[in-house]
Formats: sequence, C-alpha cells, structure tokens
Amino acid sequence: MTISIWRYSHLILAISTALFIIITSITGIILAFEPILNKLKPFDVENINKISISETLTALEKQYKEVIEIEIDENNFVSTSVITKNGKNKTFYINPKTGLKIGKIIQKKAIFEFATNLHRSLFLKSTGRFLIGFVSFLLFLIAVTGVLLIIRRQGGACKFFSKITKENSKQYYHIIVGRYALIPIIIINLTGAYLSLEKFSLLPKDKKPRQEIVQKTTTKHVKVADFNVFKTTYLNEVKKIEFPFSSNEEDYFLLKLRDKELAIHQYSGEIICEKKLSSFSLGTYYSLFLHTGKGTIIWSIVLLLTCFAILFFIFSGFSITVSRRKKFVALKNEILPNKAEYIVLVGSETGSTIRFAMAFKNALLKINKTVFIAELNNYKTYKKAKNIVIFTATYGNGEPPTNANKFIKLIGTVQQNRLLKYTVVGFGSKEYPAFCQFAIFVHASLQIHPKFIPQMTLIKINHRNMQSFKNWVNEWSVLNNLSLKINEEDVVETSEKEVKFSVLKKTDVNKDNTFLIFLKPNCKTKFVSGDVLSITPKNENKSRLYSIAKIDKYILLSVKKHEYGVCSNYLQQLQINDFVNGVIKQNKHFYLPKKAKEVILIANGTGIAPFLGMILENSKTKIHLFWGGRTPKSFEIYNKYITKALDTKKLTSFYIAYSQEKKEKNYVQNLLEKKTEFVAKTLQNQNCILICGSLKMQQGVEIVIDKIAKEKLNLSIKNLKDYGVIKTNCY
Ligand SMILES: Cc1cc2nc3c(=O)[nH]c(=O)nc-3n(C[C@H](O)[C@H](O)[C@H](O)COP(=O)(O)O)c2cc1C
Repeated sequence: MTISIWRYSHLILAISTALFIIITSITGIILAFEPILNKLKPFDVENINKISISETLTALEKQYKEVIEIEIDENNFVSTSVITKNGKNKTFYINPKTGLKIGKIIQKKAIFEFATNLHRSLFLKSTGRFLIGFVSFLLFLIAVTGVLLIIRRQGGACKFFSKITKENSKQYYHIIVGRYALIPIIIINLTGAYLSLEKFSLLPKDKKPRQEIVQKTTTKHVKVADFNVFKTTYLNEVKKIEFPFSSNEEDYFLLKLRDKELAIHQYSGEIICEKKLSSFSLGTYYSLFLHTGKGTIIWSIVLLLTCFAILFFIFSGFSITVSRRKKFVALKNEILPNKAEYIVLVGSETGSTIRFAMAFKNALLKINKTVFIAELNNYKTYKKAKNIVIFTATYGNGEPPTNANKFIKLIGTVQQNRLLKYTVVGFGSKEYPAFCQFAIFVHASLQIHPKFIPQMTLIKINHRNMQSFKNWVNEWSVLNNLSLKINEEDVVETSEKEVKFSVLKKTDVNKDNTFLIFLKPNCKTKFVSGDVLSITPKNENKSRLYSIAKIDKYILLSVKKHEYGVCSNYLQQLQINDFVNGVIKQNKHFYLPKKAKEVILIANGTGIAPFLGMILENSKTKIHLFWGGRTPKSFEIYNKYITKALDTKKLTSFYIAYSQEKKEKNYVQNLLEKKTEFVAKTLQNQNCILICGSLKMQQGVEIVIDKIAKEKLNLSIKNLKDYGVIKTNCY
C-alpha cells in the first residue's frame, strides 16, 4: 500500500496529538462560554467612545473620596477602585457617566478556572504549557497538510472551494467542515503557539525606550479633570488608569492605552514620558483576543464551533482511516513475477480496486493459471508473461492513484521481451468530469507501444458496479478461451459486520416454491431497499445473497426454495422468533434514483422484492412496475403490497405477464414491446429503468430495450448502461 506523503503526515500528526487535541477542544468548548456569559452581563456601556476620561473623573470625584484606579476590560465594562466617603476601599463596575456602582466584579467560575488550567497547562505547570504550545503548532501543521490533501483531491488550488463529489459521507463532511473551519483553526493554533512563546519569554523583549517629553518639576497646577490628555482621550482607547500613589511630584498618573503607555504629571497634566508598545506586545494583545474571544460574542461562537469541528475531525478522520485500512487487502502472490503467464497490475488509492483485481487473480488461480499481481508503480519486465490486465482507479481530476503515478513513465523505460496482450479496466465515478481518465490514458499509452496488443476496448466501471465487472470478466474469459468464475465474496469488504436478525413473519411456500420472510435486525442497522443480505447457513462456508426490501424498518426477502438449495431450505424451516445471522452489503448502484421523476421497474419472480420496498417508501417518483410470474397464483403473495401501493398512489401503474397461464407464453419483455412509446419517452427524459430477476429475463428485456432505444433514440442498450440510465441486479 502506498499512501501519499501528505496523507501520511496528516494521519501521523493527528494520531500523535489526538489526546491533547481532544482535551483542548473540550476545554475550549467550555471556555468559549465564559466570554459569551460575561458579555451578556448588564455592565456594558453604550457609546464608550464618546465618553472622555475627564467626564468619568468628574463624575467619580463627586461620588468618592479618592480614586485609585480605573480599568476598562475587553467587554467595555468600566471598573474602578475607590476609597468611599466613609473611608472604605471598594472595587466595582460603574456607569462611567455618573460614576455610580452598577455591579460587583465578575468572579471567575470554578468550572472556567478548571477548564483554563487544563486547557493551558494540563495542570502540569511549565511542562504542560510547553506541551500545549507544541500541540497547537502541530495542529497548525495538520491543518496545512489537510489543505494540501483537499487541493490534491480537488485537482488544483483554484478548485479548493468547488463542488465536492460525495464518495463517502464521512469523507465528504470531513472536507466540507474542513473548508469552513480552516481559517479559525489556523488562527487558534497560531495564536495559541504565540501565547506559549510569550509565556516562556521566547519572544524578543520589549526594548523600546520610554520617550522623555517634558521636565518633571513644574509650578503649574491644573484640575485633574481639566488635563488636556484626559479631555481628549476616550474610554474605548483606555485599558487602565493608575492614579499617583502619593502627592509627591515624582508620582504620576499612568495611562495605559491599547498601543502605548503615558506617564502624566499629577499637577500640570503634561505628558512626562511616552512608551509605545512593541509589535510583539501588540501581538500578545491580539493573540489573546483571537484565542479567547473575550469581549465578542460572535467570535466566541466561532471559536466554540471550531472546537466542535476539531472534535468532529478527530473522530471522522479516524473512522475514515479505519474503514480505508479495512478496505485494503494485501497483494499476495504464490509465484515469482518471471514465472507468471498472466500479470495483473493495480492502481488504487483506497483499496476497492485491489479487491476486484484480487478476485480476478483468484479466479485465474482456480483454473490453474500462473498469475502475478502487483501495483502499477512496481511494473517491470515479466519474462514469461503473455497477458497483462490492468485495473486502475482515477483520482483528483483524472489523475493516477498514488501507487500508479509512475506507471506512464515506466511504460517507456521498462523493456518487455515479448509481445503482450493487454486489457485495461478503469474504475471511476461518473460524478467526476474526468470519468476513468487515468485508465483512458493508460490504455492509450499502451496502444502506441510496439510491444503491447490491445485485447479489447477499454472498460469503464462506474461506482464499482459488480454487474459491469462480471460482464467484463465473461467477455474477457470468452476472448481468452477460459472459464473464469468470480467469487463476489472476494470483492466485498470484510468490514461489513454480521448482524443478528429474528424472524418476524413468514408466509407459506406457494405453488412456485416461493415464500416471503420478514426479518427484524436485533441491533441498529442501516439498510436501503436494493441492498443485499448475505446469509451463510450454519456449517456452510458459501453465502447466498438476497435483494432486500425495506418495509417498516424490517427486511423483506422473497425466497425461492430450491430442492437442494441449502440456504433457501434453511430459511424456509425457520420459525417465528428464530435467529438468523447475515451481513448487509450496500448496493448503491441499485437504489431508486432520487432525481428521476419517473422510473420503470422490471422484475420477474422473486426479483420483485427490492421493488416492493422502493415502491412502499416512495413519495414523489412516478413508478411503473412490470412483473413477470408463472400464474396468477404466483402473484398472490405480493398482491397486498401492490394493491396498497396502487391505492396510495405510490405506484402509478402495474403491468403483469404470466408465462404459464395460457398456451402462448407471455413474458415481461412482451409487455415492454407493447409499450415502446412509453419506454422511449421515459428513457428520453433522463429517467431510469431498474431490472431485477433472472439473467434470462434480463437478456430478453435488454434486447427489447435495445431495439426501442435504437429505433426511437438512436442509442444502444450499452449507451444507456454507460449513462447509468439502466441499472441491473440479476442473478
Ligand atoms: C478524491 C477523489 C477523486 C476522484 N476523481 C475521480 C475522477 O477524476 N474520475 C473518476 O472517474 N473517478 C474519480 N474518483 C472515483 C474513484 O476512482 C472510484 O471511487 C474508485 O472506485 C476508487 O477506487 P480505489 O478504492 O481503488 O481507490 C475519485 C474519487 C475520489 C475519492
């Protein structure tokens, strides 16, 4: 498995810092409430930018014996320390216009005290502070590598904010949330790291000298409220005013503003000296503001949401990694490359293509062929090879997966001793404009190489469609005079977990040996009509697959009991409340399309099962069902569902064909033949046809649709399948 350096760095950084990140995010969430709650306190004074220091001093002089200090915090709450007229030292919030007390100083709540200590230093004092500062920086690197991964995925920096194709929900939201949270995350981390540097005195010292402005001794006595500097400075610029300690001329007012500090002569009001804050001190001020959100509700909410986003990244990121790892199967070989007649090469980013390639390789091994499998980047000279089959996914915007990015170059440099037949199977998604583009490129590059002879045209497989893959295997087998049988289990992810179901209801077996069975999952399980349930009877190692109908949260299967069918007999002998184990396999390509306005469903026999679920859950699509059975008796077990669906208009029309009712056999394809205009119209409007049932029925139906499509639309069934207009699930 090759994974890109950026993804690897992103992962390693996340793993090594996860615990710290979780702690700081949770405490960050708690701490984000502190400034919000504080800001909501009623001590805020409007138009603070219009109240001068002089105005407040005049008001204070009237109310109190002596003023020691005035402070304006990030919330614009003005507090003062005074000696009251009865000689008591008090500190409280005031209305700066009247000088009257409006509230007690806010005390930090114990929960915020605790969260602050944990957030800042993990209760480990300097060591903890260092660790947190370092983690802050690493989180910044995680954000940077995340950006690079998004750029790579999107196929360029300019596409950073363009639409993201939803391949997998966890990944999709990891990226969507990532794009929104990116800037606040970077701000939080850089400011966090900055504050740590400041705490450890690692920032350059503030060496700016105080600038002496006037002589200290003066005979001039001006009323404090009349000091020019106090008259012209407004409270919004002020952080703190410290009053002179004594009446000694040497003691002065210290006025701390946002960007400078002024010493003011206590009698003349003249500025004695001025000290501008260095850019590092200003950096500390703004870092604190941006990191804590103090004084603003909006930024505090942004910080709060960002902390939630970081937690979401940690959990979704690990979940993506775990499922990606589960998808990967090792490329195992039984023989050396130079001994193999068949070479299978794979290009895969997240492992699913490897599963298809391994299934193909295993099928060749089963018929005793010598086969060697490798990643495309490990392509070399194969002494005995006659046939090369390449399976490759496409990434970015038509780019190769990481383990295939050197292949095109290797084609030119690696020498083969003999002529090789080759086939390329592209795995991709039609949701990307460059559908299977890399496979196209590989095919074209081999085509112009004198040592390679194409055995068939390039095959493009959309969304890992098993049916298309099996069709291709059949075609390839015929061409090579082989009889290959793919074991679908090789392709399916082992991560799909087994679920216990209890039997809720079961019908009797009808004249066609068919019965319905309702299963209730015993734990929370997600499934959709069209998914597949894989059941392996006890003491058996081969599983059977059944198409699922989801009806009222339960699974409905329609099962045909075969005389020697192990699984169908096993299911048939189950009693109500008996347990059965099964694995639900997603079958996304066979879901009822959400966007189509009108859909034709075609089934025969038990193939109707997934359609019953789709129809009964339908709310907005016009559905037309064509079904073929043997006799009216065959239909009885489905009758109540279809009647209900027609009554409730979930099903728009229903056409039925019986093959054994009259002398003349009537099949679903015969129904379609009579409805050519209707079928053509449905196909024309970018709607969809789903086919489920026997392979024989599929063949018959496809011949008819092909004819209709050619006559009326100038398209073939192949075109329709490629465009995803026709979806099949036949067996
Ligand atoms: C980020 C990303 C980009 C993709 N880009 C393309 C593309 O440009 N063309 C395409 O046909 N498929 C594209 N795909 C779909 C994959 O090729 C497809 O899902 C394939 O089956 C994945 O195979 P793998 O699991 O072996 O990597 C993309 C998938 C992802 C996640």
